Amino acid sequence: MSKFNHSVKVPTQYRATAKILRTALEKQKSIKSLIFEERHARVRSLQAVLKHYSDNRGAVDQAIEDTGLLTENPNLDPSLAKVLVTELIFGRKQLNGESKPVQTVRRFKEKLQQALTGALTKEEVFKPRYVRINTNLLSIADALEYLASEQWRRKELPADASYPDFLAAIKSLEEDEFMTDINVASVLIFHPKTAYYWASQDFVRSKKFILQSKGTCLAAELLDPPPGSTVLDMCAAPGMKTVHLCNVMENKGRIYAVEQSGDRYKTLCNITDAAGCKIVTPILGDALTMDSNSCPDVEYILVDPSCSGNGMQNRISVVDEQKDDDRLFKLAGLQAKILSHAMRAFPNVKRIAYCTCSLWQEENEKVVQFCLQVNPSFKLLSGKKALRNKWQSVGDSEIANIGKKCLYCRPDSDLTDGIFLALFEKRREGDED
Ligand SMILES: C[S@@+](CC[C@H](N)C(=O)[O-])C[C@H]1O[C@@H](n2cnc3c(N)ncnc32)[C@H](O)[C@@H]1O
Repeated sequence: MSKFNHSVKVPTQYRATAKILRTALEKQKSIKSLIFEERHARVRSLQAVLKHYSDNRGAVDQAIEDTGLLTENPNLDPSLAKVLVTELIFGRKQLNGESKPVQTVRRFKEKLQQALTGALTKEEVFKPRYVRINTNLLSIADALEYLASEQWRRKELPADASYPDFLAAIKSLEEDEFMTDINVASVLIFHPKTAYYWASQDFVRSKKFILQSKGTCLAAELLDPPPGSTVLDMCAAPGMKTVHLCNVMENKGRIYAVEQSGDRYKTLCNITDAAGCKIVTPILGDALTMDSNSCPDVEYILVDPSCSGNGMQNRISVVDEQKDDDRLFKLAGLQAKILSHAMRAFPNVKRIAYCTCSLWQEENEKVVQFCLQVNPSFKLLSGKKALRNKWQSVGDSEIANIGKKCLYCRPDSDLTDGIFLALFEKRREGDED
């Protein structure tokens, strides 16, 4: 007689997660849209397991094969097995209930752990939790005082610490420690294990703290519009960089924040409002139709257009993302069009920052190269210099006069999302490179 009680059902959250994974794998569909369609109440827990699977897919699949979990248990659904193994090894590290699949996977726990020892998992890349202080609502000094009162220990580096010293210090952060960022003063860095804590923390809810990956904070830092200036944020929603620009400008001056999607425009309005931005004028429209009549006196422009997004670390993907040349060609065309428009339509512009969350040259150095060729009145500034040389990853040096001046944030080496940044300045008469 079987020792399993077959009437014990697999908990709904495991079944719902396995269903999403099965559909994503069979139909090569996006997990994000499948989760969106799923009406299961515990979407967050579904998301967490699928994210762990997406990060450790190779290792989980290999461990299932090496341990014979499916061959020895032919009735076990493969997608459910992946979900249960992921939850047991990478997720909550325990499984609910006494259903047969749950008991089977539990029985294999030791073998699975052995098979996974030494396997290269993506989660081994140290992913700190970055928390940015929204200085519209809370000063840096008050934020540090608050953290001390909450028993967080500040880890400080000597003033002459190099960028490699800084990265090494992040990697050895204790779970109750934090550091301030070497490039962006309002960015705080916490241990990866605090990510769930910060997701629902009070100051995050009230927008005094903003959860924003460090790489995406470099755009406003590089553009550096002074308080009182006039800024155009050409592709603004959801508004993370708009809020940061507002902080850099000490909430003084004016920011035209343009967004063409109606839904995303509403989000932009809500976020900038909740974040205490007093100088943002949101505009629902196409950035390509903006000019010095609709947005007068623009001096600084941020161009953060739609891109392939392949640098984003929080993407949940269970199918190998191939380079799609046709899509990149179309995206690069739009990116170049928007950046070129920024260079042409605003006579008072002084500096422009361009950024993408892509690691493909087609959307990055190539767009920069094209726009400089057709807009010779602009020159490229050294991003590394703008960060006081406290940076390492730059663009492709083969692209002469361009690559080395552009910045990359590379997840493995810079411990943040994959981001590309370029900073342009309008030439003054007689200006050399
Ligand atoms: C990468 S996101 C911007 C993220 C935003 N800067 C932030 O930090 O939160 C790109 C945004 O640009 C918008 N967009 C794309 N093309 C546009 C255009 N021609 N005019 C205005 N908005 C555009 C997209 O709808 C999308 O919301």
